[in-house]
Amino acid sequence: MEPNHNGLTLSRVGKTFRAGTRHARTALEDVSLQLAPGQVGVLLGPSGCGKSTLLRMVAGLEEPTTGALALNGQAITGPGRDRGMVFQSYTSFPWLTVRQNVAYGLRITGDSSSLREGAVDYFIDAVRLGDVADAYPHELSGGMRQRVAIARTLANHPALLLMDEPFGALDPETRWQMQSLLLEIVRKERTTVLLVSHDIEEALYLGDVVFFLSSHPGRLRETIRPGFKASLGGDREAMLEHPEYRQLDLHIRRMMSDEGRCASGPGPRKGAKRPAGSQRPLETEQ
Ligand SMILES: Nc1ncnc2c1ncn2[C@@H]1O[C@H](COP(=O)(O)OP(=O)(O)OP(=O)(O)O)[C@@H](O)[C@H]1O
Repeated sequence: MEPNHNGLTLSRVGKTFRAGTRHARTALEDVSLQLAPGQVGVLLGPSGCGKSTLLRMVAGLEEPTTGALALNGQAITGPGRDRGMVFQSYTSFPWLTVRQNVAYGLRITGDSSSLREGAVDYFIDAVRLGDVADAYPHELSGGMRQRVAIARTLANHPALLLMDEPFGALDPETRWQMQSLLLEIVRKERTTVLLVSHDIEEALYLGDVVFFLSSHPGRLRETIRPGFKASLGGDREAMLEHPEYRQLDLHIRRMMSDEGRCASGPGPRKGAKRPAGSQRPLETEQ
């Protein structure tokens, strides 16, 4: 894969926990991928395939055993302000109001107070929390608290927004609202996003590109670029009825169940065959 100085590049990344011991466990092997600026990438795959480990390496919280990661041409060697992370659990400060939570990150970056006030209001409005700006997190619903976390992270203008199952703890209705809102904001802000998901509908709704990982060890099995994104935008119902969506949904379900079988038998093979029944070739990078 040609190195790309824009966006996120992973080159032959591998991760072995407790390397060099007899308890060594290879979670990820030979993962190469690229995510262009302004795109939403989704890491999808069966449980334990290494999605969170990969995201943590991009965040700089975990070191790769092999290979290299770079963001906009800069090697990732640890955590940095160019990356913001939103977790599944709500990570707002309970002793600060919504407004103070969103302002917190900006205080650290030292923006001037007028710029800061403007940015805080802008992001509170973007996540539609204007009415509760002076409330404390315990007074808010789960979806609202997750919106505080997103606003706080976005207010720092990260080059890359990392999200580990950010809506996994929410009820379906709130999750759909949050997904639409996220799409709206990242399109407007042109934020690059890498998001971990278990959910095929979420992956295809949010992802400009979906990286499907196989398990034991995690490898990039397929890169899927849903072709309907450009024409449908954020129209979920139109997506659910779109023939390509249905085809991709079925294809991914088959890969998931194939991986489930692999997990209980010998490990998945490199270059494993496309599951029978997949109607047309899908764009792949491996
Ligand atoms: N700190 C660690 N020490 C040892 N093994 C680990 C560690 N973190 C993760 N692993 C192992 O690495 C593999 C990948 O874990 P990871 O959490 O990245 O998978 P995942 O795809 O995010 O799983 P899930 O979808 O269930 O959240 C698993 O086998 C896990 O047990």
